[in-house]
Amino acid sequence: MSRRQDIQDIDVRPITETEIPDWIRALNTGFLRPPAVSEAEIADRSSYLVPERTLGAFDGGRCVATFRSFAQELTVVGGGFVPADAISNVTVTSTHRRRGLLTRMMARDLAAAKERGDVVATLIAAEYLIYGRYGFGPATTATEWTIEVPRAGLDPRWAGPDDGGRIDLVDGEDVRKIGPELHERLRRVRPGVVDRDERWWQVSTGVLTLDRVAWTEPFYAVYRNAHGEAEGLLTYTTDGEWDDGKQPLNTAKVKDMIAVSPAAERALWQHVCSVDWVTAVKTGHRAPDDLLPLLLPDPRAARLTTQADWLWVRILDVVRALEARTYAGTGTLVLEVTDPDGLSAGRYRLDASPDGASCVRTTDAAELTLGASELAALWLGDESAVRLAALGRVAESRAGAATTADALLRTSRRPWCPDVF
Ligand SMILES: CC(=O)SCCNC(=O)CCNC(=O)[C@H](O)C(C)(C)COP(=O)(O)OP(=O)(O)OC[C@H]1O[C@@H](n2cnc3c(N)ncnc32)[C@H](O)[C@@H]1OP(=O)(O)O
Repeated sequence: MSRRQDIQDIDVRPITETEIPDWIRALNTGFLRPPAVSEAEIADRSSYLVPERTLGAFDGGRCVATFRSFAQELTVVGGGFVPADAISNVTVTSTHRRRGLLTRMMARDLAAAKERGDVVATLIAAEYLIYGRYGFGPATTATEWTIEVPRAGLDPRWAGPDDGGRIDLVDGEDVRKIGPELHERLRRVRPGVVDRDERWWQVSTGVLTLDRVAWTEPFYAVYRNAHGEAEGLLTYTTDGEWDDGKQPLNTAKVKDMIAVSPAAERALWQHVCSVDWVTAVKTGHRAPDDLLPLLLPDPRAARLTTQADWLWVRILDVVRALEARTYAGTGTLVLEVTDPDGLSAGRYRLDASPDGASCVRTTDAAELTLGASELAALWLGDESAVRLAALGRVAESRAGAATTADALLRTSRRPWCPDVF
């Protein structure tokens, strides 16, 4: 019997409540964390796991693979939300790898998501090569800079914003009041942002501490505009480093920075770069076109330390995905979407204009042929169809169709997903 046939005897199914501890052990094993399972972790995970969307694979009663999904809202271009099937906690124990268990769990979850009416599925990929085969494409990019503050050319006399706004340091309790509303405003404007629940704010302010994540109380800085309205929140820690010559060498690590106005964004970056003793700032994952490097008099002081794919999207409903977003230009494009899994395959005509868009199935001649994965990479505007055509990953049957796609789909600012899930 081949290993693939042999694996068919393994039961892939939603877990029961009593199986949660065994499922957590398998999850920790797959993520190379100590496989011990504490009562605190069982209580915490039990509080949010949705058993019917939490899959396990069981071999002789032992959990050997994990997978879960949950309801999420993803912001599209123009600020609308689409319902997403957010996938997380994907592991297959090393003894059972490469025998099709992930493929079985994924097929089951995506079919259920499509049936439920989710427009897309989303995930943050551990490795680039895993998810393209399931029709996911990289839809946002995460960028991190390390700023060498003394070289940035910032005015050392800076003492706060000069636009009538102000910056205050606040504590976690304030953040739990201000943060959710600010984030709600952010996700109404920024494509790629996903919703945050109350637990997110509890974990990020230390109300809920997790065994697997060391907690250090961070600094929280809030920017308020001239009318006293909060428009930005910056969360950072520092490491207390000094050199042998008694020179301060602290690195500030930004854990989260959300801003709903450019003034707030500029002021908060300036703030963290102006803290005495801080000589380096690690920015955390930002949009690739963040204001930051150009905000510095010497942008070269911001060294690029990470530039990688971040949020991956799998389009489940092409019509609703393309109609949910807005378009700055006017045009028509006939797309032939290939999808071996059959979830989104078909020919679609997109008629887009700044007044709205319609997308319908069509028998018109295809102008651009592309896979589900490529469509996902183009959908939020982060990737270029012309570039994918040059790579041979989309095919034009009308000369210039890729240029039309770029004119319609690309955006002046790039999408960004600040969260990991
Ligand atoms: C959203 C998230 O949670 S991201 C976290 C993902 N998890 C991890 O990275 C933890 C460590 N890795 C694992 O647990 C497993 O190796 C997984 C989950 C990545 C893959 O599970 P498997 O059951 O081995 O995958 P499965 O056998 O279904 O593989 C399907 C195909 O993907 C390929 N594949 C699977 N993982 C990888 C990988 N890491 N790199 C390249 N190819 C891969 C397989 O070779 C196979 O290809 P084929 O169909 O051409 O033969």
